[in-house]
Amino acid sequence: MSYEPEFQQALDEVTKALEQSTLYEKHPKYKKVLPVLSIPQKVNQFRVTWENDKGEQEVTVGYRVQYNNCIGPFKGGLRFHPTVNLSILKFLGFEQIFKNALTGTPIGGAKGGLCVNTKGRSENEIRRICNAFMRELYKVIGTEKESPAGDIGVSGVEVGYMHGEYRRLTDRYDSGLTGKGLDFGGSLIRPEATGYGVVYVTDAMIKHATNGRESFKGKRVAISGSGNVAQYAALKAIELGATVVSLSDSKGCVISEKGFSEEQIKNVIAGKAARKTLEFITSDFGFKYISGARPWTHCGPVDIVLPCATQNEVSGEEAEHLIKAGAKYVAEGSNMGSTPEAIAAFEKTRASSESPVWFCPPKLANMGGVMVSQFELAQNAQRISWTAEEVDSKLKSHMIAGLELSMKTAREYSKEGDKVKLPSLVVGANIAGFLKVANAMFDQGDVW
Ligand SMILES: NC(=O)c1ccc[n+]([C@@H]2O[C@H](COP(=O)([O-])OP(=O)(O)OC[C@H]3O[C@@H](n4cnc5c(N)ncnc54)[C@H](O)[C@@H]3O)[C@@H](O)[C@H]2O)c1
Repeated sequence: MSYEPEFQQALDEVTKALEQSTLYEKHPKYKKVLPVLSIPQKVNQFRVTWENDKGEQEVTVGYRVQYNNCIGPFKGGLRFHPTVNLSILKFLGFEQIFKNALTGTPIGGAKGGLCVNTKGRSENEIRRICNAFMRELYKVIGTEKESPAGDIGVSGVEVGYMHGEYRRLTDRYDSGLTGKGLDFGGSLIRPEATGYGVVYVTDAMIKHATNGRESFKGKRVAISGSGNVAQYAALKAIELGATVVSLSDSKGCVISEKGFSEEQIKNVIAGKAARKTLEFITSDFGFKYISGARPWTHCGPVDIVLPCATQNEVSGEEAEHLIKAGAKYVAEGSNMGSTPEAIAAFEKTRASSESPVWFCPPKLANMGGVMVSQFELAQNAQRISWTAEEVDSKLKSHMIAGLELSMKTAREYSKEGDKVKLPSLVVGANIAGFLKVANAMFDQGDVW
């Protein structure tokens, strides 16, 4: 399956985590599950055409990968990006199965998107693209069946247009889309949820590692990306007393030795909403923009690393560099942010080092987004709105619960015993998510 490299990478990570544990020795029946689970229940692939502002027809391919709905309706984001293809959406949908299971709520895994570059397009074109995409997507979604949300290139603006087109096409309100505007069924804290969740789980790791003596306060934090996840991770880290020293986009990175202020991050949010690049925004504040570079080898001494841009954005060499620069906690806001070599570099410190790196994989680290999407659906079902404090406190407690479950599961199934100070969260998060889905598949006759 090398023609689907991103999907293969995601599958390899889960396969390795299961094989390296005692799970198959203790319960051989689980060996039957991955060959079934690794094939999506259904892949929807369709033509999407619209008229651009010059009056020309444009055409591209849209997808919805409905991976597994054994524990609940399909749920997962939509990505609009020129790199979107089946391999990327299968990797994201596969990841989503385990992540959704880890939230402790009944949601299945899916992912979808459109191979399109939306940068530089007018608001009218964006609306036409969203409408055209929904003219096919509406056939497979709906609250009881399927519940899409945002991802790279899909913010509240796109979600609003798509929900509207669903409503016009069906005369119904049950698109299941989450990340909607607050006036029409959105949840408070949904835009912030993924970034805040990454920080909450990292804070919980710090407290575990230091017996509650330390927190984000006074820590130096390197962040990549400058989109939804990066922005709110940065704001929460600053609120908790940390210094955020980097941001980036697909063209380069910006470093601030003294740290960005809350106002500067808010300016990035406004600029991004107006579809400006990070380079333009940084020149307003006089920051140095390093073209074509990722932040990891430019950010200086750091305690915490939060990759929040895209897949495979930390290489093995960059991971080694970060470890030497003092990184103790890594939590992936982006899906598959670290390459296998980077994960190996972080993970090997657990055996050899006095102060191991806590590496939190994306299934656990960025599950706050889908968690609050689920809260949005719960509020919609009851036609009520929870307060920001209510949502935020539920988000925090679920992130901490996810970490506790992953640590407990890692200890239960690890072959490492007392040889390491810290259990592998990669093993723990993968097995905890896997077990829930696998048991549901046996119980419902998907595997026997
Ligand atoms: N939005 C969510 O709720 C959510 C939930 C879970 C996981 N994620 C993951 O978080 C990551 C970021 O998503 P987002 O919602 O913030 O998207 P976004 O579109 O708001 O931001 C994406 C950011 O990544 C940067 N980027 C894109 N391609 C890049 C590349 N090739 N190299 C470097 N930077 C690149 C963009 O410049 C931008 O800053 C993705 O991996 C996504 O799958 C998002």
